[in-house]
Amino acid sequence: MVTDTDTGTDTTYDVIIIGAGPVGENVADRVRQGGLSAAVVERELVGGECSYWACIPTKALLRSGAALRAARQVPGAREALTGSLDVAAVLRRRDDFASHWNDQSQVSWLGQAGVSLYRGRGRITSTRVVEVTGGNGATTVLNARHAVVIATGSGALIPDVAGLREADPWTNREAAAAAAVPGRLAILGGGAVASEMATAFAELGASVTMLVRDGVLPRAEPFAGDLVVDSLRDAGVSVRLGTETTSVQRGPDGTVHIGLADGEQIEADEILVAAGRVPRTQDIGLDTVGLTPGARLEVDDTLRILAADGAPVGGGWLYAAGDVNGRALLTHQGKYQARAVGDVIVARAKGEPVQDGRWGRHVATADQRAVPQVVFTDPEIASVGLTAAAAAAAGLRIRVVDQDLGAVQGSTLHADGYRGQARMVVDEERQVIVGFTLAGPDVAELLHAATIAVVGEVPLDRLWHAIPAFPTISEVWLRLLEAYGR
Ligand SMILES: Cc1cc2nc3c(=O)[nH]c(=O)nc-3n(C[C@H](O)[C@H](O)[C@H](O)COP(=O)(O)OP(=O)(O)OC[C@H]3O[C@@H](n4cnc5c(N)ncnc54)[C@H](O)[C@@H]3O)c2cc1C
Ligand SMILES: NC(=O)c1ccc[n+]([C@@H]2O[C@H](COP(=O)([O-])OP(=O)(O)OC[C@H]3O[C@@H](n4cnc5c(N)ncnc54)[C@H](O)[C@@H]3O)[C@@H](O)[C@H]2O)c1
Repeated sequence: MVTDTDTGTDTTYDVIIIGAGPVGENVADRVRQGGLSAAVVERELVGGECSYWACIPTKALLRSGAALRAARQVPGAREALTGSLDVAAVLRRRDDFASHWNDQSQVSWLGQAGVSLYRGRGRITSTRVVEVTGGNGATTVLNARHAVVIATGSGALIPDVAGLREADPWTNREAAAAAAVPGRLAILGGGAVASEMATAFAELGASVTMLVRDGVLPRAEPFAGDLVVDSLRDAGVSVRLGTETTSVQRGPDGTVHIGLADGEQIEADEILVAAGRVPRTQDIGLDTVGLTPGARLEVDDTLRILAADGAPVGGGWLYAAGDVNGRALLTHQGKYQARAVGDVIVARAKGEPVQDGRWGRHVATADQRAVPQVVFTDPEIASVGLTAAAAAAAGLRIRVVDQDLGAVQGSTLHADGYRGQARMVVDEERQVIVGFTLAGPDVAELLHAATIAVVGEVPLDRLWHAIPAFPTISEVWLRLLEAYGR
């Protein structure tokens, strides 16, 4: 059922979810599968940031360049190339993947799942009550029998740099949905968004300058950022490391003037802000339940929101899943939380046992130390679990094993001049892998084996019996185990 808000309607559901991004949609689906009724409230497009302005369109922007690079690295295929990227075709393919910013197919999916959709802004007004304000200002009051789930996601953080906000900067939204490629693009930040968008826009023909204060991919293993910086520079990107941006101003002709701490001035046609995210909790009625608007929502492992005293808010009817709780800002991790939260709400509603022990059905244990991520730069950076630095900081007695990925026979066949690196971080006490990073062309699909090893806590002496096929890049596993020693 799709419902535009209308005045005076008073409607009751078992569960109400605010936000129909990938996380909200999946909570609703899970709750329905458990036999409860569910309504979602969405103020923009069903599918959220990921479908229209983040994961999907950005990966579509990156894919054509990656395919071209791959062909260039294989003699025989290289000779078949007759030109450079067709920018218009790349943008058209991106438009298709973003469903032309129309959410009809996702709305139909919700309908098939038996979930009611209310279009408008959702706001908690009291215990288990959500008010929806539609585009025409009309309101509908929704009552939840069991739970309300906040899945409102995150928005771009605009740092406090003089003039930046007034200069009308690009965020991920304008970059992901760009109708044309700017001649000169400055990018503020060095994380995943900055690195991926520098890769994409350089490939699409922009002259890109990255203004990086805290390092490129600073939370990854150091070799990952180093390899990405090298390849961005090879692609013509100006990567300015250790750079503090102090002022931004857009001139009357549209040119953006950027001031740096060392006094240098840079000009660009657009500036993309890629400096992290803020939770969308400003105007969702947190004050009505004793929480602070704008704050990140602290949750327990079953995703119930916790009050300042550490107890679940209001006895436990209010949950938060996905970006809004800040545990792991990734779609797959948010959807994992959605499955846990949907199932635990059903269990609690039916009085069934809650499995909230480590790795239980109703908890998001993997959020803590087993989060997989692929950054689609050149080279791709695929990682899971802890870096060596994070593992050491957590007090683990570790051994780090490194392997040149380019020396593996599968890699040499895959591409001439294959350049990459792999690292395995072993917890010496338990003889299990707690972190794994691969940096190299086309390593994304190799990651899941490492995720299984980390989550399954597979002992190293058993991993010896997991033989990678010859001649694949996966043989890096054998090389790492050999280096570790039996
Ligand atoms: C450029 C970029 C690229 C990314 N690429 C990847 C990637 O490749 N892989 C990956 O795993 N992750 C990626 N991410 C992260 C990913 O986009 C997020 O983790 C994911 O979108 C979080 O999903 P969510 O449902 O929690 O929030 P969102 O996707 O933000 O959805 C929240 C929804 O809630 C709605 N909403 C908010 N407030 C209200 C309200 N008051 N009332 C009603 N509705 C409301 C919003 O309109 C939105 O539709 C990327 C992020 C960015 C910025
Ligand atoms: N492929 C993927 O999985 C993917 C791709 C893009 C984004 N994401 C997710 O989306 C989230 C947001 O990504 P992001 O890159 O915006 O955030 P981020 O937190 O990963 O990186 C932001 C960077 O900006 C820097 N920064 C902050 N303020 C600054 C300032 N004033 N000047 C200069 N630098 C500043 C920070 O030090 C940080 O390194 C991340 O959690 C990321 O995991 C995932």
